[in-house]
Amino acid sequence: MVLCPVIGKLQHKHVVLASASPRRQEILSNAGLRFEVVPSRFKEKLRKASFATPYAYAMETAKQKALEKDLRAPDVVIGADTIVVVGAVILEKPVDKQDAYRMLSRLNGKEHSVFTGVAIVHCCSKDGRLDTEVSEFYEETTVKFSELSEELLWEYINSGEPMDKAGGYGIQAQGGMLVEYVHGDFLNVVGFPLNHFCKELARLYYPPRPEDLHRVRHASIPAVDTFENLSDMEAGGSDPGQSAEGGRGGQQADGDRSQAPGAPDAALNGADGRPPLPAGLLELMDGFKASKVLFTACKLKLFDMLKDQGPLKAVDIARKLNACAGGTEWLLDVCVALGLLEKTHRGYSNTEVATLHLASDGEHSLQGLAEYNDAHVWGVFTRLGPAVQEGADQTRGALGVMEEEGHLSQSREMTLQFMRAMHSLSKLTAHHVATAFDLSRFTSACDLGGCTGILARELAQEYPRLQVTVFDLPEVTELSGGFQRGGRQTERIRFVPGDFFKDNLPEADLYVLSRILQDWPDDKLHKLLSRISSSCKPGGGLLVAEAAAEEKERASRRPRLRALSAGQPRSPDEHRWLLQRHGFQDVRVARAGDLLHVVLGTRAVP
Ligand SMILES: C[S@@+](CC[C@H](N)C(=O)[O-])C[C@H]1O[C@@H](n2cnc3c(N)ncnc32)[C@H](O)[C@@H]1O
Repeated sequence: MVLCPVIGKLQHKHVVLASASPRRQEILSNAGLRFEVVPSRFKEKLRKASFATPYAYAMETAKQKALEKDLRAPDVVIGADTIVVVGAVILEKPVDKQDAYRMLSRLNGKEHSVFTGVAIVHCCSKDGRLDTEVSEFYEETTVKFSELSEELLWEYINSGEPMDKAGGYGIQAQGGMLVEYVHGDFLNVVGFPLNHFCKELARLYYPPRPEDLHRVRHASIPAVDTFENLSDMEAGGSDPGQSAEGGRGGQQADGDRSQAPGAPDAALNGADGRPPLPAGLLELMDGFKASKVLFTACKLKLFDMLKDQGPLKAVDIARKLNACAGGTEWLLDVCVALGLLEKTHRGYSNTEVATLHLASDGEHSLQGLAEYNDAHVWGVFTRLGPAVQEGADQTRGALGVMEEEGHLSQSREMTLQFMRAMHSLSKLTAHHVATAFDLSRFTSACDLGGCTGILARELAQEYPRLQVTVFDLPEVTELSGGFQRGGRQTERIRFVPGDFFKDNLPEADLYVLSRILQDWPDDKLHKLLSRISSSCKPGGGLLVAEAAAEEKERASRRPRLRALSAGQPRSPDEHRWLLQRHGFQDVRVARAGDLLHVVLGTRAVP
């Protein structure tokens, strides 16, 4: 049987399925997999808002479930998490009948996506230590519900079926009657994407042979992607633990698919030999349009209006914006398609993600970042062609943000826009940075380039003894007042204007550099670190926070794109080496949430 080799690779391993779902168990045992069921105790309580995409949330939950096991060292643990996403809202299992009703009403008559995140954890014991390697992926299926009456919805809810199912329905049972069509893997909606799982096993256990590698280079399609064609003999199968390349980790940490857009489809050519629609590629070509729609809606303060006054009809929105009714409706409908707005018979309203992140006054608002991307980063990227040809430094060349040391060659309005963008980003990361290490031994800290003081605030809140100085260029500290919210810890925060390349640094026993080093070339970076090292007393500390840039992340989509305008990120090891070179010892590295890594060193006696 041609399908056997992939599943057969797990035949002699102790496999644990970290899931109580009878549907997942049935799918896997029907496929011939032998496994032990050890349901995970991991509570599904990750903060959804902290994930850039719903599938990133599902993959992280799957991973946490698989890693949570009290590992009496099985060889492999499989974790999975299925979520239903409508608009930008994630639906999990309903807690009661009313909740089930809310979910099913949201799905009624509409298309939604079902995502399953899957984590395959390989475990091995070395010197009494348990090492784990995680491979993760997700699958998306589109499902459309028919228009259903209230009566039918309640009849279904009263059947009891919705209660333990993501989105409040089970497609394999009575819930199947609600569904008009399904695009994609049906089993994914049931709870486990078996086809993708087998492909992942094939990728893990059958790394490409050297003679196949030219195919990888030319077509960006892994040589072994159609697991159906495998046999142990011809594929020269190996254990993923033994493969140097092509083994685990092809799925990148932030959920980017490892193949080129359209590649998985291209591998599954139609019977007539013509390539299928390269949907991923077309989406990529349209990516800039989607960004511009988002930026335009933010600029028009659409999300603010709908947060306060929604739902509103298109004509009323157009009137309030003093804009053309037809053009406004066009923009609104695109926002609905992008999951930023919802449309009902009462009009348009924000989705949860829009209210949380795109209205300007929210604690978690990213409006400043959208505004900055629109006003500046967009322009940088329109000059990408010449920059590639001439090797120009994108940010400096195109924007002239920092012409000389310590001078922002930009208008007050541009400085404010830049500060709003930093403020938005910092709100996402400051808590993770402040708590990545225990900093309670320090009584004074100086945040160099601390901008609007978000990190200073978080540090003061977390460590009640700490006095914090925010040190930044005069044109920045002058405007920082507009970003302060008040509160008791602000008494322990002060803003000092200055240039960290020229002026004396304020005294402190902890110096902080958050997202500073990546902006500077090596000569400037050494100058700054050497100045900090001279100011820091023995026993004092230096905390550096920078964009997460472990090797596999450096190759993934988001950091790669960012590097085009913000410079190549340095890895944790490079930062460790830099601190050691400048007289800091006991250098430790930690992860600070999804976006940053943090490095802490202690000033040695010179
Ligand atoms: C990328 S932002 C990082 C802001 C903040 N630390 C954060 O993590 O969000 C860089 C900051 O460094 C400041 N900066 C740039 N050059 C500086 C200099 N020579 N002296 C002091 N601050 C400087 C900028 O004004 C800006 O606030």
